[in-house]
Amino acid sequence: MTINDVKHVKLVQWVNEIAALTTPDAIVLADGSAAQYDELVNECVEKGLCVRLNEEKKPHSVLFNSDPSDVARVEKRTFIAAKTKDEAGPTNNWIDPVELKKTLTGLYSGCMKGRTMYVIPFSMGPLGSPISKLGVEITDSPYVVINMMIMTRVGVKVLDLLGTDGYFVPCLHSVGKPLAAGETDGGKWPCAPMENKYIAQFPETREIWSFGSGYGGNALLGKKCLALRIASVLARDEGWLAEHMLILKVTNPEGKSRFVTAAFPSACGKTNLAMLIPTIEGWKVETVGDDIAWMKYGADGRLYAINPEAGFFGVAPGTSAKSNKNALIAASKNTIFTNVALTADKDVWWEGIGYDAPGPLTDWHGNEWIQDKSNKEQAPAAHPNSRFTAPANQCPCIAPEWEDPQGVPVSAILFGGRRPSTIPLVHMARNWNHGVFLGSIVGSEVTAATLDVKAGTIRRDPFAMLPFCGYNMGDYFKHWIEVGKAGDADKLPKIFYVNWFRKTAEGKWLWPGYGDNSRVLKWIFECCEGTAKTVDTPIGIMPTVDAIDRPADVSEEDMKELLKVDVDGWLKEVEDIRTNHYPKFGAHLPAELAEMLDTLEANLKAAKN
Ligand SMILES: Nc1nc2c(ncn2[C@@H]2O[C@H](COP(=O)(O)OP(=O)(O)OP(=O)(O)O)[C@@H](O)[C@H]2O)c(=O)[nH]1
Ligand SMILES: O=C([O-])CC(=O)C(=O)O
Ligand SMILES: [Mn+2]
Repeated sequence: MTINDVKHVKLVQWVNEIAALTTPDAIVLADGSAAQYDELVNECVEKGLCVRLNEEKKPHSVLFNSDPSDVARVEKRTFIAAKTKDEAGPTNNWIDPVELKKTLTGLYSGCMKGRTMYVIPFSMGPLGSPISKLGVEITDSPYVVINMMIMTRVGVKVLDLLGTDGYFVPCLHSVGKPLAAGETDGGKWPCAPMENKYIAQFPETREIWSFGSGYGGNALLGKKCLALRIASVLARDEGWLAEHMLILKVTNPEGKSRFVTAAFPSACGKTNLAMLIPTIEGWKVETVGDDIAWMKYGADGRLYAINPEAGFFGVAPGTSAKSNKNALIAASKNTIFTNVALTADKDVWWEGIGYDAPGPLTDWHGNEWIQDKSNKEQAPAAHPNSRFTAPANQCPCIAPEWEDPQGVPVSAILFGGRRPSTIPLVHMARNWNHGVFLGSIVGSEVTAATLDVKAGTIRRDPFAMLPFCGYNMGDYFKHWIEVGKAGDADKLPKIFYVNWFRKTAEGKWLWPGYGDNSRVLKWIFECCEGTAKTVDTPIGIMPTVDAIDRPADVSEEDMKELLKVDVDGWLKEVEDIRTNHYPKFGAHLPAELAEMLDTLEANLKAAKN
């Protein structure tokens, strides 16, 4: 099937309009076939844009190195172009949509010269699921096409669902680097300079216009742009939730299963928790999704979640046989690597892969790199935000329900982030609104997953949605409260706040994390069953010190520290929320949350006296 066979009137019109604006040399339909995937990969290999990996070690896999300026999402260049600044809210960058469209139309003009324009029909969610949404991405990047083929369901089947007039979200993308006659990329990753990069969402018209970046969430428009920024607006209007959450299935030794979702900011452990191998006897964890969850009420009044994606775009560094064996197996074939290091025999390597570099490497810049363990300052061989794009069905612990069009019923929702102090290992909200309060105050150390905020500093990242909420975050809090009201209190998921990232005064991890997080999942499971050992505290409901099975390498004293209510630390937290965080939302802040903050402060003060 070619672009000329497309029967959808509006799609054909839109493709023609964009082609007239961007003037590509050719237009190709992404039909979703394995043959087309291979053809595109071959082209990229021939043009020197990627390296084919060792067929025995990493079958059917390639490695791309991006431009050093184009290695992560760029939040300063990400815009919510709502009609008014107030609708975009205090946490989003805003430009008037009319003005932004004018600027971008100028940039798009002739921007695909010398390139092929690809038209990618895709489905976020299982094909035909009542929760799924269809989109079409136009892009001039073959890298985007092959990544979208792994991350979403692409091609002719989507066109069949669209028919002649079905609804799709139009997603326009260009790397923003037209080629003059005879010019080539010369093996270099094409992108535009920072000041010309725009990741633009138009929430009223549900459109996405992305220009100048080829990387991750900036360019694979089904992911953060559609499945979170645009979907959060749809979810608000239609009464459901579009969230930056993993979905996992946990089964106890008696064979009873429950589903859990968890929102942690970028590079804070979603993929790892979703694929965890429990260190406690008889427990099992399986994966439904590792990054995004869409949740809607089912006919039985429970919240059901689907994973709108079909692959994993996972952080490579730190992924080892010890920390996340399942991710390594998922990415052992048919995988696209970006910005990791290359070994002499064309395998991949990264910091924290679990073994030393096997001889000299080619680092992500394309330079020779020889490991020097005596040099703590040595620049890494793999970029800290280097990633693997791997099909979800290659994950050995993928849950059988992962493509169920109805989704899976959610028992527990977790919030968390990187907090070296104050926040205990786990606590449970007293009720839904208290859980919304906990989501609204999440803070985390910034990671390498975003380019323009200094890594390591703590910032508030409500619901791990700070870079992904498509409208006013204060209204988003309100929406969460409304969703709770629409449900039946005893059918709603219980809400928890977890923190795997507590450190000692010497900067060592207080909690081993990874597989040992199953011990916390067990307590959460027991809370859902009503059998957990709990204690009421000023901040919420917590495990008694003996309620959580203690790992061998955690002392009783450390456990007490992990489960302590740090009254003074929390009072500082309250102060920061009261003076720096909540005032940003002005009249958009729900009264329920302001009350929760007062109650928390009163509880803490009472505990102090
Ligand atoms: N100390 C500690 N580190 C962890 C834990 N879980 C994950 N990490 C590290 O955190 C980093 C990011 O983990 P991921 O699971 O890829 O994070 P993510 O939330 O899926 O990230 P995005 O894909 O950016 O949304 C990796 O370097 C992990 O090794 C944990 O329980 N403890
Ligand atoms: O969107 C991306 O580039 C990667 C990702 O999952 C995140 O940053 O949360
Ligand atoms: Mn993510």
